[in-house]
Amino acid sequence: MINNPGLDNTNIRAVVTDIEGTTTDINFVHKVLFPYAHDQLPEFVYTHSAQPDIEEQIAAVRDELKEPDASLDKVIETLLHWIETDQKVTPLKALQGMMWADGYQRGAFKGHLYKDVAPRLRQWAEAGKQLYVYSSGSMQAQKMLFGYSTEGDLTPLFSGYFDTHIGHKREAEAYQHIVSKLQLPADEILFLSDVVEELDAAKQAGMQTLQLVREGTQAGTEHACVTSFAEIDL
Ligand SMILES: CSCCC(=O)C(=O)COP(=O)(O)O
Ligand SMILES: [Mg+2]
Repeated sequence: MINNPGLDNTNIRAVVTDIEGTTTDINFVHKVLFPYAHDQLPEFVYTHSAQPDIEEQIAAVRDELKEPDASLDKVIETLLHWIETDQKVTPLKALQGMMWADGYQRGAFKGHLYKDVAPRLRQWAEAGKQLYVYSSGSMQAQKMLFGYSTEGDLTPLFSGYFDTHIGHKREAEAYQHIVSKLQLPADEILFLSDVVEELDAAKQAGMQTLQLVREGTQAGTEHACVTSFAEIDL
C-alpha cells in the first residue's frame, strides 16, 4: 500500500509511465543517448536525406523554422542545437529514435532501467493492469529502450505508447487525449513522472499522479511521492 495521502490505489486499472527520471536514469538519456545522436546526426541525415521517412522529418524541421528553403546544413545545425538544448521537438525525436534503434541493435548500449522497475511492471501486468508509456522520446525510441533494456525485453508488458504526437507533456490536453484513448475513467489511470509540471497537467485531466523522486530530483510538491517503484503497491 502507498503510504502517501492523496493517492487512492484501490481502483487503478492502468499505469502510464514517463521514462527519463522515472524508469530510467537521467544520465543515461543525457550522457549516452543524446551524445550518441549528436555524433551520428550529420552523417545520418546527409546519407539518408532522400529516404521518404527522413525527408518527412527534414520537411518538419523546415516547417518549425518557417523556412521552407532552409539548406540541409541549416537543418542539421538546427537539429544539433535542439539536442544541445534538450528541446522536445517532434522531428528531432523521430530522428533520434531512428539513430538509437541502430545503436541498440548493434549493442552500442542497452536501455537503462532502475532495478525496481521491471519486477513491478511484471507484477502489475500479471495483475491485469494495462501499462503504457508516455515520453517525449518517439514511440520507436520507447519501444527500443524497453525492448533492449538492461532487464531484457519488456515490450510484451505494454499495451501502448504515447509520444509528442498526442501533445506536449506539460499540457493537460495531452492527458485528456490519453484518457480518451484508454477508454477508462481518468481517476482509474495512474501517471508516474519525476516532473511536477507533467504531474500537474495529468492531474488537471483527472488522472491520479505519483511523483518519482530519484537521486537528483526535487521533491516536495502536492503530489504523492515515492523514491522507487518498490514502494508502489497497486
Ligand atoms: C524514449 S528514451 C529517450 C527519452 C527522450 O528522448 C527524452 O527527451 C526524455 O523525455 P521524457 O519525456 O521521458 O522525460
Ligand atoms: Mg521524466
